[in-house]
Parts: sequence; C-alpha cells; structure tokens
Amino acid sequence: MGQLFSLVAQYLFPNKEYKIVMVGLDNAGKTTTLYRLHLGEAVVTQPTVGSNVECVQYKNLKFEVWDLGGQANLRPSWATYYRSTDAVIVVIDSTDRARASIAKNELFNLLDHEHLAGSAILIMANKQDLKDAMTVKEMSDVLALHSIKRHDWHIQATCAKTGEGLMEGMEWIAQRVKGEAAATTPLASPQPSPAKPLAPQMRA
Ligand SMILES: Nc1nc2c(ncn2[C@@H]2O[C@H](COP(=O)(O)OP(=O)(O)OP(=O)(O)O)[C@@H](O)[C@H]2O)c(=O)[nH]1
Ligand SMILES: [Mg+2]
Repeated sequence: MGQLFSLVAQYLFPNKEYKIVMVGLDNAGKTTTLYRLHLGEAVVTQPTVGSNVECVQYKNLKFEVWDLGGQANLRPSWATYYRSTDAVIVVIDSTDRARASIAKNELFNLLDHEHLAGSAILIMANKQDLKDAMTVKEMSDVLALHSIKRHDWHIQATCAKTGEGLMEGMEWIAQRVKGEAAATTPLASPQPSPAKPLAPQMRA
C-alpha cells in the first residue's frame, strides 16, 4: 500500500525536491560525501566555510543536499538552514574518539530544534576504511543513539572516499521521505498510512 501512495505522490508532485541538511564536526567527511553523491567520485576538499549545496538524484527522487561547514565557529549557524528539512545526515569521523562527546552534544542539540521535529536522522559512521575506526555498535553506544526517542533514526557505516554505504543511507532516507509524502498526499489521506517502525534500525 505504501508503494501505491508513493507512486500517487510522485504523480501529483513529480518535481518535488526533498531537503537534506548534512552536519557534523570539521574533518568528518561531509563535503566528500556530498560530492561522492553528486558526482559519483572522490574530490579533493578544503574545510568548508559557509555551505555547499547540490542536487542529488536517488532512484526517482530528487534531493537538495546542504553541506554545512563543521568548524566550531560555524556550528551556531547550522540552525539557520533547518527550516523545511526532510532529513538530516550527521557525518561522524569514526576514528575521532577524542571528539565523540562533542559530536554527541551537537547531535542532541539539533534533535531539540523545533524545525527538525519531524526530520529523519541518518548518522553516517564515516571513514570505516581506516583501521582504528569505531564500529557501528561502538558509535551507537558512545553517541547514546538508543536514547533518541522522538526521531526516526538510523546509523550507517560509510566510507565517503569509496562511496561504500552511501546508497544504503540514501535508501533509508528515501523510504522515510516517501512514507511522509504518502501520509500527506490528499488522495492518500483517507487510507491508513503505512506504519513507521517504532524501533530504530541499526546496520552493522
Ligand atoms: N580515509 C578516509 N578519509 C576520508 C573519508 N571521508 C573523508 N575523508 C577525508 O577527510 C578529510 C576531510 O573531509 P571533508 O569532506 O573535507 O570534511 P568536512 O566534514 O566537509 O569538513 P569541514 O568542511 O571542515 O566541516 C579529507 O582529507 C577527506 O579526503 C573516508 O571515508 N575515509
Ligand atoms: Mg566541508
């Protein structure tokens, strides 16, 4: 039934673009992720001052993806991008144990923001190619992900350099935004909307 709703939504709003905001500490791999998704290749990056925005097509869905600079002095400005956000990608350097608690604080700050109340949250455990990377299980514990109760969340192991895990992450977001579209499509509204999983999913 959910698939039927999303087809109807696609038919009614063929040009709808979903908004993704990508945040995380400096050096986490956000810009690398953005251009891997946009161009399909690894690019040489510089620390982002301000933001980058690109269009990303995943299957038949269009996403406007905002990549925000993660340096400490830029983080207070993240909230100015939050309005109308369908999904947030939080990119975390899985080798950066020293700053895991800072990353956790930033994550929980954004979860409290009113403009992100209905947004799906995808945590990318990035740099999995490096040998001292924390596993998804370790990161879930360090970041206390299981205490997230009011958002639909998921953690995905990724390597932005090679693109590993990125499609799985986009698939998770696609399922979330299609579920939202189905639930808000006028034609679909008299029908029962597909149930969202209550328990967050975790991919090892
Ligand atoms: N080994 C490895 N290096 C990565 C990966 N992703 C990104 N990097 C490297 O990490 C460094 C920082 O990547 P960026 O994408 O610029 O990081 P950022 O999160 O955009 O940083 P700010 O713009 O400062 O917020 C670069 O040298 C990337 O090549 C990955 O999956 N594996
Ligand atoms: Mg950047």
